[in-house]
Amino acid sequence: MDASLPYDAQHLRHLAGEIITNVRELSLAGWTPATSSNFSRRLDEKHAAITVSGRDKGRLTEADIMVVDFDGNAVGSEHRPSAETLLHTQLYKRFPDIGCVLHTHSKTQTVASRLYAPQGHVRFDGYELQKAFAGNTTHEGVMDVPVFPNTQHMPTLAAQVDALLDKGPMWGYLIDGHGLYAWGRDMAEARRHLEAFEFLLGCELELRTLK
Ligand SMILES: CSCCC(=O)C(=O)COP(=O)(O)O
Ligand SMILES: [Zn+2]
Repeated sequence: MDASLPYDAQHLRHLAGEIITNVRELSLAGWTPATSSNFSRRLDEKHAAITVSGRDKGRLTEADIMVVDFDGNAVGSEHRPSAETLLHTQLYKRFPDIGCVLHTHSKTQTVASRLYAPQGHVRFDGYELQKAFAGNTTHEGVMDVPVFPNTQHMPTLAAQVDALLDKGPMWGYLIDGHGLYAWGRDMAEARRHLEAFEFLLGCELELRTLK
């Protein structure tokens, strides 16, 4: 470990590699258009590795991943972290078990966010794939995915998310006209949650067109 840095640089490189590989796949699926989306991993109990703002997420290199503290301040970098850094760090700060936060802008997520914003949530009910979410052991029961109004003022959005997190466990939310946030204990779990949200939102949209 480099004693001049407040974090383990080798661990950072490992996490950066993991982010790059996974995000390339998400980008190939069309979920990160036009430099949108942002991604992070918990580095330790005070720091996270996160994507630099404005970078093409389909072509990330190690230079596009930087370190922030849990107040969203850059650590050891002149770059600007994601404009939405606070939405990542609020989760790391509050929940020591959360190790990965993924934010994407797929068409399915964005269309669903627009359609369901007036009611404030999308309801999943009776899908086998609800078991993809950690802690769910059955398809029975309902799961409401919150939809928050979009804003460029991250403290406002973070406060709304925080208020809902008080009410019980959740694995993600939509932002109106914007996209989806999903998280998990590690990259594999966060990706599983992200993919389950994408699939179930797609089902709900398709059912609406068929009804
Ligand atoms: C062109 S996308 C607008 C910003 C956004 O919603 C996003 O996800 C990417 O922002 P970042 O600062 O993380 O690149
Ligand atoms: Zn975004």
